Amino acid sequence: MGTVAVQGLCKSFGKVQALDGVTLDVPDGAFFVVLGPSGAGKTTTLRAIAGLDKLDSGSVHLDGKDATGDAPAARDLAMVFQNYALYPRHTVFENIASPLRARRCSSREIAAAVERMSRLLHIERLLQRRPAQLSGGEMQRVALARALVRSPRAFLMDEPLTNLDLKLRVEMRTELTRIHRSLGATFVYVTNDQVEALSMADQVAVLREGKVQQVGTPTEVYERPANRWVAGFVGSPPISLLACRAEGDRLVGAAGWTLPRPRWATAQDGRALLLGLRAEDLSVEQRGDASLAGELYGLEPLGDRTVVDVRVGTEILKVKARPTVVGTPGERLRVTVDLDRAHLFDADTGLSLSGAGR
Ligand SMILES: Nc1ncnc2c1ncn2[C@@H]1O[C@H](COP(=O)(O)OP(=O)(O)OP(=O)(O)O)[C@@H](O)[C@H]1O
Repeated sequence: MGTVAVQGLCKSFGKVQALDGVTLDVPDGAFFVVLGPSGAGKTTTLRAIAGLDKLDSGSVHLDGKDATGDAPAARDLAMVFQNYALYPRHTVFENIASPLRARRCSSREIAAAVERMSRLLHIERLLQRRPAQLSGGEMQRVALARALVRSPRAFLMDEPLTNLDLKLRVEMRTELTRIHRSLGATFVYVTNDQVEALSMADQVAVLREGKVQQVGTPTEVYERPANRWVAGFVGSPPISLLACRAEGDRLVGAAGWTLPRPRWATAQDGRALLLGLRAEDLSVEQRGDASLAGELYGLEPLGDRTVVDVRVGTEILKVKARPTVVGTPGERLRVTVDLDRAHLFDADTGLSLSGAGR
């Protein structure tokens, strides 16, 4: 068993309210990612689960038992940090073995466990080296092996891939997913990288200013963001948000455009709205009836695709286009909109108005 449940966590540091009523339910064996920008309270949440900081209020339950007052060592959790904190004088073997030595395991048990972990992380060749003789990615694997070598109730990981270059990060994302599957253990993983979150998680909790904005599968969080902030934080390039109102069977933009009102858009006439359009649901090719007139503002070639910035009134739409697209800034063009995939938010509350019928 490895369930982690936190309820109403509050923690302030002086005037800063780092956690403001955080409630999360992590099922046994989940790869649970806490996603949020810098300062959102992610590390503070992990430290609260680990018992490293005293809370102002709230509770932590591990495997259904109240562990709020338990000392960190009594919680049986393993924490992996951004900095690897390996013992520089020890070999890789000894580094990985250290948590087991502390538990007084036999030499035979230690050798078997280190062998298993080093095979899992593909570091068998490195066991006799010292940390100074390793690359950053290898050090990260050794640090992970050292955390994973024992079988705690759950693993708490604080942005463990941050220090790696992009290629290694991508590799390690796949590795971590594979390791999680083969161990079947509970991972609570903190990151500010939405690609990491979407690619690895079973469940994502999106955190902002100490408050949980939404919890769901990566698809739910991407396809049905609970509010405009989640819609803007998850997705690259970011979703475009256009100010508008519903009027009868039309959506009328503050910039003067009109679009047919989608069937699912049940907002009251006249209410201030934001129409959310993701780059992949827009096209600079003529495809359907729903389109917006604008002018080309800029092109961002990304290799496999080009992001076209189109100015509509004073607002910029980001459109995903083929890498071969060309154009000159100022050129007039039309952007085709897939309204069945659009999002609608209340401009005042920010909450999603895209009902289940979308
Ligand atoms: N020991 C501390 N003393 C004072 N303020 C703190 C302390 N720890 C955290 N904070 C503040 O609490 C807020 C949440 O911090 P936290 O480290 O949990 O954010 P985070 O989401 O993990 O950010 P990052 O991605 O940058 O690590 C921030 O405003 C931070 O400055």
